[in-house]
Amino acid sequence: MGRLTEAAAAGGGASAARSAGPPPAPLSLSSTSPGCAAAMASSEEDGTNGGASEASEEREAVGKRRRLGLLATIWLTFYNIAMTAGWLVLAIAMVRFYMEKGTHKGLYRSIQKTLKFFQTFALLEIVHCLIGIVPTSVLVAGVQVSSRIFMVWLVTHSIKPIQNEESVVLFLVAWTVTEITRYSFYTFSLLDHLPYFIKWARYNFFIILYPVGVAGELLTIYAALPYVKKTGMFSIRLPNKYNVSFDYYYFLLITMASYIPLFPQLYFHMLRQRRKVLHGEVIVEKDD
Ligand SMILES: CCCCCCCCCCCCC[C@@H](O)CC(=O)SCCNC(=O)CCNC(=O)[C@H](O)C(C)(C)COP(=O)(O)OP(=O)(O)OC[C@H]1O[C@@H](n2cnc3c(N)ncnc32)[C@H](O)[C@@H]1OP(=O)(O)O
Repeated sequence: MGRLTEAAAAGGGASAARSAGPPPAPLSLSSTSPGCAAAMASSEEDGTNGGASEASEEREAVGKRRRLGLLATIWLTFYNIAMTAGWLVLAIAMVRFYMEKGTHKGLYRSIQKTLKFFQTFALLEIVHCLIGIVPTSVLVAGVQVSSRIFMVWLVTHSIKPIQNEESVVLFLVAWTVTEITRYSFYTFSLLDHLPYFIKWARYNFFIILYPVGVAGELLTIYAALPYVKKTGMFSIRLPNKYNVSFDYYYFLLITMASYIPLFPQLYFHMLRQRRKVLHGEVIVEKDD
C-alpha cells in the first residue's frame, strides 16, 4: 500500500510549522521510514497537489502557524533573524579582511569569535527538532550540526597550525553563503513573504556548496594529521589507572572515513527536498 509521507510544498516554500503528526523517524538519515521504498511522483502528473490553489496554500500556511503556536513562531523568527545577521556579519568581516590584507592568512583568527558563537548557537537546531517545533529529522540535523561543531572546536580552534590553510577558507565560504541563504529562507517563510530567488538559492546553491564545504573540511582534517600524530594531542596512552586508551589521530581518520557513508545521505536528502519544494514532487512510501 502506498502511503503519502511528504506533502508537496511547491508554492508556499517551507514554513516552519510543525505540530500535526508525530516527529520524523529518528533512526534514519532518510526522510522516509526504514523498511519502506520511497518512490517519487510528480504532483503535476498524478494530480495529488499540483492543482492546489493559492488560497488553499494560504489556508494551509495559516493552519500550520496556528498549530505551531505563537510562542514557537516568535522564537523561530527571532532565532532565524539572529542567525542570518550573524552569518552576514561573518561574510562582511571576511570580505573586508581579504580586501584590506589581500591574503587569507590571519582570516580565521580575525573572525573566529563570531564563527564560534553562531555555529555553537546552531546546536539549538537539534533542540528545535527534539521538541518538535521544526519537522527536520533529529538525525539529519544532528549529523549536520555536530560535524560543524567538531570542525570548529576540535579541529580548527584546537589545532592552531592549520588555521591558515586554504581549505579553511573553502569551508568558511561554503558555510557562510549556505547559512545566509538558509536562515533568510526560514525567516521569510515564517513571515509569509518568501522571494522566489531565496527559495531558488536555498535549493540550488547546496549542489555546489555542499561538495565544496566537505572538501574544505576533509582537507583541513587531513592537514591536521601530522601535527596531531606528532603531539599526541587529545590522546590517552596506556598505562593509566583507568586502563583506557584513545588516539585522536585515529579518531580523525575514522571521522574522515565516516564522511563516505554520511555525506551522500545528507546530499541526497537535500536533493529530495529540492524536488519537493521546487518541483512539487511528493514522496510516496510503499510498504514492503
Ligand atoms: C563528533 C564528530 C562528528 C563527525 C561526523 C562526521 C560525518 C559528517 C558527514 C556530513 C558532512 C556535512 C558537512 C557540512 O558541514 C558541509 C556543509 O554544510 S557545506 C555548505 C552546504 N551545506 C548545505 O547546504 C546544508 C545546509 N544544511 C541544511 O540544509 C540543514 O542543516 C539540513 C538539516 C541538512 C536539511 O534541512 P531539512 O531537511 O530540515 O530541510 P529544510 O531546511 O528545508 O527544513 C524542513 C522543514 O523544517 C523547517 N525548518 C527547519 N529549520 C527551521 C528553522 N530554523 N526555522 C523555521 N523553519 C525551519 C523548514 O521550513 C521546513 O518546513 P516545511 O517542511 O514545513 O516546509
